[in-house]
Order: sequence, then structure tokens, then C-alpha cells
Amino acid sequence: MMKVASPRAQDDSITQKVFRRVYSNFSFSTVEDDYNHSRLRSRSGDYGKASLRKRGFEEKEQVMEMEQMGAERIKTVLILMSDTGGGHRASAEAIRDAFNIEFGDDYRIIIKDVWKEYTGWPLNDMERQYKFMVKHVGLWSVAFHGTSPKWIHRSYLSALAAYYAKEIEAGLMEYKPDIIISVHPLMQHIPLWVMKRQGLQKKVIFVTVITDLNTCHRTWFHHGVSRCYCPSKEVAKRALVDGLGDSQIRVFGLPVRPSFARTIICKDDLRKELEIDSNLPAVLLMGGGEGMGPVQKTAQALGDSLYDSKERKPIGQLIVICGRNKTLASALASHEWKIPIKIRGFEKQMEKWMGACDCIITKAGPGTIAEALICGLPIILNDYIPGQEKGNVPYVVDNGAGIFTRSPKETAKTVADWFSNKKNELEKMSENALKLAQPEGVFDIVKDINHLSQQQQQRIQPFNDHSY
Ligand SMILES: CCCCCCCC/C=C\CCCCCCCC(=O)OC[C@H](CO[C@@H]1O[C@H](CO)[C@H](O)[C@H](O)[C@H]1O)OC(=O)CCCCCCC/C=C\CCCCCCCC
Ligand SMILES: O=c1ccn([C@@H]2O[C@H](COP(=O)(O)OP(=O)(O)O)[C@@H](O)[C@H]2O)c(=O)[nH]1
Repeated sequence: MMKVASPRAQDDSITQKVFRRVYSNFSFSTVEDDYNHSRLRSRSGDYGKASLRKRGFEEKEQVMEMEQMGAERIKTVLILMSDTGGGHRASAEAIRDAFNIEFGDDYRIIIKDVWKEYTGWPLNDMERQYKFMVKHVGLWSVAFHGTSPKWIHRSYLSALAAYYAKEIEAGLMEYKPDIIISVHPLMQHIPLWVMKRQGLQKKVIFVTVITDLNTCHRTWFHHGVSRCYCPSKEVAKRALVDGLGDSQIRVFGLPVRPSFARTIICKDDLRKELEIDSNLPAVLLMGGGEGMGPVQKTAQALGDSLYDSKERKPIGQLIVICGRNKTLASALASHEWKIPIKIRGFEKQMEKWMGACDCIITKAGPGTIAEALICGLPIILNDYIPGQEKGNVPYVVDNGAGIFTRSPKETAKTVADWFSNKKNELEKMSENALKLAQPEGVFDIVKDINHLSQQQQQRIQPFNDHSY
């Protein structure tokens, strides 16, 4: 059951609304540059302006007619992401959904991996190379920390930008964005460079939404952005140290899909729907979008610890979400289990699975952590990727929302205790998780972007009034 967000205040009359939009469009489209395109011209052309001036907005019918002719100005938002892990896509989708809920058709949202679609090797192959590197953690650690100095990552990215300049430019310009949102650490430098080359820095709003909770890479912090949305105070401090200004930084939380924030969770109903035993406590075990970390060993240990061999009955049940890791799913399916278990692949409605469970075991992926906090799930972190995920461990543990252990046996014992003689501990951690959660963060982000966009329109408008 979804709680629908209350629609935006509709205090403007339709005439005012159309006036505001037609005028701001016109201003935008009179600026002479390659960026103007036929869609904008036809939406905001001379007919709109002349007719509005002549008739002074007296006849509502004519205004309505103009709206039908396309005077209504839809803004295009291009979200740049890459499927290196599952978190960037989840955050991009969260932002898209929040725009739709808050602003309806006012914004057209496009989510793209411009690298994959428009460039060649190695940029178009990041997913595969990233998977390889994080499997060999030493290699990833060297790459992550070795590219931290600005001069190193800038040189790399400049070389790539120069090599693929035309392709990337074509890729970005195809969508004619009014606003670009990057949710990826490697998607600041090159797009901003393209925008500078095109003279678009003042016309296209560029913002970064950081999807790491603490020890993020320095490529996230680019001085040329209008806003850098930080999910936590820790990240905001790093942004300040890296030279971003107060006016650029906002701390609203990591963007989580509105289905988490705006769904009323009824555990019993969810369990019925998902065909999960309604009487036994349930632990959710996962490892990000790729099913990474010690999932198989942990599942086996839980199979033992959640079975009371004296009473010959289970004291809990296990849900394993393997994501895109098919090998893991089939290995688990071939095992014999003494406790109720569900083994699933990539799930689209994670809010339901989290809502149906009592605690979660996961690697320290920021997306999964932020979602689990919203669902009030105590978290056992059993792994982290060196670099960007390392800081997520103290973020959870120091705030009393979970524990960290790499040992599958210790993990399994902790869950068994939580489900039997340490229920109070589980409850306390659940309360702490809810305190740390920021379910409205994604809405605060899109509202702020909308505000930026309105401010920009107002800046352009006076110039236009003079020029006409
Ligand atoms: C003395 C210097 C030696 C340096 C060695 C140089 C090797 C260069 C090779 C690779 C570059 C590595 C880039 C490191 C910076 C990455 C910044 C970062 O935080 O990346 C994280 C993302 C993944 O996102 C995270 O996923 C997590 C879960 O898995 C979690 O969700 C988290 O929230 C996310 O933030 O990583 C990437 O996207 C990296 C992909 C790069 C791997 C492919 C390498 C080769 C392919 C293309 C070249 C890319 C451009 C190189 C420019 C590097 C400049 C920093
Ligand atoms: O079957 C799955 C497994 C994971 N996820 C989502 O993928 C994201 C994983 O992001 P995280 O930052 O935790 O880790 P990553 O996959 O980036 O390593 C989270 O939003 C999960 O809810 C999902 O939607 N379905």
C-alpha cells in the first residue's frame, strides 16, 4: 500500500503558471548557442510571447490553447550512472521516482550510462573491470588509493576526455539536458569539461549526488558543480576539506527509492504475500546487486545455528537474496536445509523483503545499509570493499545500528542469540537504525534541484525582458 505524496501546492492560477513557463522558456531559447534545439523553439517560440503580450493574458481560453500547442515547458534531467555495483542505479531510480512524485510531468528524467553507450574501451567496459578488481581486493585498494591525489585522477580523466571528446559530447547533447545529475564518482570531470567546451556551464545545472556514506573517493568532489549532495556529515566534512564551498554542499541523506520511504509496512501482510512463515523470526542475507561477500558460508552456518537440535525444530528462518549471482543461487539450492529458507535472484521490490524480515546480514554496501536503516533492521556487516565501503562499518557500528564480523560462525551465533535470549538487543538496535534513517532525503534533494532550476530561470528572465 503506497502513501501518495501530497501534490505540490497549486497556488498559481493557470494563467500565471503558463505566463511563468512561457516567459522562462522564451528567455532560454533566445540565447544563441548550439544547445537550443527544435523542441525548445517550438515550445517557446514567438507565437507564445507575442500573443501573451498583446492580449495581456485576458482570455483564459487562448492560454489553454497555447498550453495545448506546447507552451508548457518540460525540463529534461539527465542522470549519469554506471552499473559498477547495484547502488548507483538504485540511487538514480530513487531520484527519478521522487521527481515523478513531487513534480509529475514537469520533468522528463533520463537515466544513462553515457560511457557504455557512446565511448569505447576502457570506459565502456567499466562494469566488467570493476567486478574483476573488487574480486582481487588488493588490486582495487591500490587503484582506489593510488588515484586519490587530484593530479593523478585529473590526468587520467583529462586524457580520456580528450580521446573521447566527440563521442561524449554527442552522447550528452543528444538528450539536451537542462539539468545533469551525476550519481557516480567518475562522472563529474568529463561532463563538466564538455559543458565548458560548449559554453553551457551557466545554462545547464550540474549537481553531484554522492552515494557513499563515509570514505568516498575524491573524484566525487568537483569544484564546478552547483550542488554536491552529501549523504552524511562525514562526507560533507570531506567535501569541505577538498575545497568545496558551503553554498555547494547540502546534507540530506543517501537517495533511497520512495517505495521504502512511502510504503506502510505491515509485516504480516508482506509475509503472506511473499509466502514466508508468519511465526518464525526471519533473517535476510544478501551481498549487494552482485551477491558478493561470504554469503554461501554464512547461509550454511545459519542453517545450523537457527536449528534447535534438542527440540528438533527451527528457531528462525532464512531469506537469501543472491542478486545477479546465479552461481551462488544454484549452489544454495542444491544444499539440504533443516530450517525454512527462500533463495531468490535479483529482486525488484527490496522494500518488501526487508519489510518482512527482522534483521539483515550484508556486505557494507551504502544502498543496502540506507534501505535497511529505513526498515529498522539491525545490520550485521560481514564484508566491505576497501576504500569506499570501509567507512560504512563505523557508520553503522558506532551508531549502534549493527555489528561487524567477517566470521560466518560468529554471524550465525549472533542471529541465533537475537532470535532467542537477546531479543532486547535486537530491539535496541532496531530503534537506533530508525534514528539513523533518512527516508525523506531523496525528496529533499529533488526539491532543492527544483529550487535551483527556478532560481536559474529568474536569473535569465530579466535579461530577456530587456532584450525584447
Ligand atoms: C600510482 C597510481 C596507481 C594507480 C593505478 C591506476 C589504475 C587505474 C585503473 C582504474 C581506476 C580506478 C578508479 C578508482 C576511482 C574510483 C572511485 C570510486 O569510488 O569508485 C567506486 C566505483 C564503484 O562504486 C561503488 O560501488 C560500491 C559497490 O560495489 C558501492 O556501491 C559504492 O557506493 C560505489 O561508490 O568504482 C568505479 O566505478 C570504478 C570503475 C573503474 C574500474 C575500471 C578501470 C578501468 C576502466 C576505465 C578507466 C576508468 C577511468 C580511470 C580514471 C581513474 C581516475 C580515478
Ligand atoms: O536483488 C537485489 C539485490 C540488490 N538490490 C539493490 O542493489 C543496491 C545495492 O547497492 P549497495 O550500495 O548496497 O551495493 P553494490 O551493489 O553497489 O555493491 C541496493 O539498493 C539493493 O536494494 C536490488 O534491488 N535487488
